Parts: sequence; C-alpha cells; structure tokens
Amino acid sequence: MVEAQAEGEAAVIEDILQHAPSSFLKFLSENDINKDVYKVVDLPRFVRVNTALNEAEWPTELDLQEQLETDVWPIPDFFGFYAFKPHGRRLMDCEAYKTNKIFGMDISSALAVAALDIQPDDHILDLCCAPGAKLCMMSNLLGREGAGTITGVDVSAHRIATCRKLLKRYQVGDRCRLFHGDGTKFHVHAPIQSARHIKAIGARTNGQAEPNDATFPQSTAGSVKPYWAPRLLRFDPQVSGSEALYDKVVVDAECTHDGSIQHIIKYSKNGWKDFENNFMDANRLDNLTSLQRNLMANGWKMLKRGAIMVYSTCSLSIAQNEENVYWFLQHHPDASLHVVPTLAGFTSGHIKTVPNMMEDDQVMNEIKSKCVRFDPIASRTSGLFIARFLKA
Ligand SMILES: C[S@@+](CC[C@H](N)C(=O)[O-])C[C@H]1O[C@@H](n2cnc3c(N)ncnc32)[C@H](O)[C@@H]1O
Repeated sequence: MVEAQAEGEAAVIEDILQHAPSSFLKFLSENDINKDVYKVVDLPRFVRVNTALNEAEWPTELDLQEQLETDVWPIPDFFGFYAFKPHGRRLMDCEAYKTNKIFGMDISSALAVAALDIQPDDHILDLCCAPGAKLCMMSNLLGREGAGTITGVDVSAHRIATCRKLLKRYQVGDRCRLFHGDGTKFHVHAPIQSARHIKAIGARTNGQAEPNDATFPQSTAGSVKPYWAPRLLRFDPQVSGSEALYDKVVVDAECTHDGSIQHIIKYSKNGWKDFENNFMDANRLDNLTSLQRNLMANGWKMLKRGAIMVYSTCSLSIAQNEENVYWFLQHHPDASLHVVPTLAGFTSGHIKTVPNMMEDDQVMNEIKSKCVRFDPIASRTSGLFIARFLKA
C-alpha cells in the first residue's frame, strides 16, 4: 500500500518533469540544479513537540508511531524533533496534531532557527514571519525563563492572520508581537522596556512571568500599533537607541519556492503559467532579489553589534542565495559569515559559484565554507539555503 503510494507519486512527478516547459529546464541548467531533486518521493517527514506544554503532556515516540501508523524515530538532542516515514496516516488526522501537541516542520527550517542560537533574554526580529512555523519554534526555544521577546513582521494580511491563529492555537504567543507591514522599512525597536517589566514580574513570581499583568502602564504605547500582541508588549513605548536593537534577526525571505516539490506540482497543475511568470520574467526576478536584499539590509540596521542574522530561502537558484550573500558582504563591511551548524546525517549540497566569479575568489570561498544548501538528494530534506552573518 505504502509502496504503491510512493510509486504513484514518482510517476506523477516523472510525468511533470517530462512535460515541463523548456523555460523550467533552462532554469535548472542555469542554476546547475539536478532535476532528480524533484524525483525523491520517500523523504522522511518531521514533527516537533510543542515544548510550551508540560512535559507530562508531550507525546512519546510510541504515541506518535501509533497515531501516524508508520515508523517514527527521534532526532537526538534536537528540540523535540521526530522523523517519520511518509505515506502513513495524514499528520492532520493524528491526535497529537489535533490537540496542538506537535507541529509539522521540515528539519531544514529548524536548522535555520537553530543557527540563531537563541538565549532566554534575546529580542528576536523575524522580518518575514508568516505563516509562523519558525516563529513558533523560536517561541518554544525562548521559553519563559528570561525576558526575551519575538517581533514578527509580514506584509501579507491573510498570512499574518494565519500566524496569529497559530500562536494562539499552540499558546506560544505570550512573548510575541506581530506587525502587519513591510519588512524592508520596519523600524520598531526591540521592546526592552516591556522586557524589563517581564523580568520584574518574573522575579516576583519566581520565574513565572505573567504576560497579562495589569500593572503595565498602558499610556506608554508606541507610535506603531502591533497587529497583535499580548497586553505587555502591546503598549511598549518603542524607545530607540542601540540598546533597543535586536539580539537576533531572521530573514526567511519571500522567494520562488522552487526548492519545494509541492510547489513544482502546484505549478504543473496550474499549467506552468505561474511558474513562467514567477521565474522566467527577468523583471520579476530582479524585483524579488532586490526585495530580498532590502530585507537583509533593513534587518542588519535593526541588529545589535556582535549579534547574529540568519538569511534563508527555499529556492535553489543562485541569484536568490549565493549571489545575494555575495552582494550583502560587499555592501556591509561589518558583516562576516559564520558557519551554519548542521546535524549529523543532514549534509549540505554544494554551494554554487556566483556567475563570473573566479573559483578561488576569497568571498566566494567564505560562502562555500560557511553557508549550507539543503536539498532532497544531499540532505534528504526540503530545499533550503541558509547563511549566518555576524555583525562586527
Ligand atoms: C518564506 S515565507 C516565510 C515563512 C515563515 N518564516 C515561516 O517559517 O512560516 C515568506 C514571507 O515573506 C512575506 N513577505 C513578502 N514580502 C515582504 C515584505 N516586504 N515584508 C515583510 N514580509 C514580506 C510573505 O508574505 C511570506 O509570508
């Protein structure tokens, strides 16, 4: 039954690739992408435990195995992650999922979050936050011990609404605020004043911060209204200054999503028109790379010195990844690349050389040794490029 399902999927994808327009094949060849990345149909899938719940409520490996009706195995020491074989029961029909005990999330996305090295007092800025898979993981990692907060921004009204729903549904939003806006222009500083208050309440209540504490002065509300925030963060006075910059920034940028087989299937169903519009129109691609660069540049402005910014896309194209990183390093002399930590068993694919660059170019070598490029063949995950910058 499982094998038949996998064979059926493989046949559908083979058919898609055979009937793909020449523009797609050109895109693959220009970006040195092996089209076999789209043929892998037995990739493991992943769930992550909602660690905001009491440990007693966390599902065990056996629970997940029974509910998903497939093989499940833990990813050791990695934020409550389990891998499972595809083609079992649908995740959304599984009890642990319906009761908000687990999230579905690819491990490549989790590695982008892990690269932030989140600490309990960190103020984190997520400039493209919706629908919120990474934001929820950040919230779980931040926990409730310190005074850290998360600020999420997204330009899409319906996607930021989904993000809010997700935070509420999993009850992981008590240190998060969301803004509906353009991440290239976002300028609200980290909520340090609210954070001091969180810390004060935490000290009074033995570490248990009470996010809806009524004593926080409402009159100090800042000028940019959050789309959504718990009471404590809703009325943050938004003071500026270097102390109020962010400790971590993540730019999980809008991209062409070509690293995801599900998107390629969608394009093929829609008659490849969307694909050609999104990928092959040079102007649109230029606009997209400009957007990505502007998001990175603004994230950098909002980041403290000595702090980390992570840039990621789920595209396999060179323009949106290596070339953007190259551009960023050239335009930000205070930026240096740091190695993106990976996990044993999840190996990066080859980092590509930016067109017209010499193979021995120094910046190019930095990019090759520090960034990662996950894909279904190299890492047996979805496609994701990750770069990690440190601000001098
Ligand atoms: C790859 S998705 C982000 C996924 C998200 N980080 C997660 O883990 O669920 C890219 C997001 O960027 C948003 N976006 C596009 N242009 C933007 C802009 N100028 N400012 C902020 N967000 C933008 C899109 O609406 C989309 O939700």
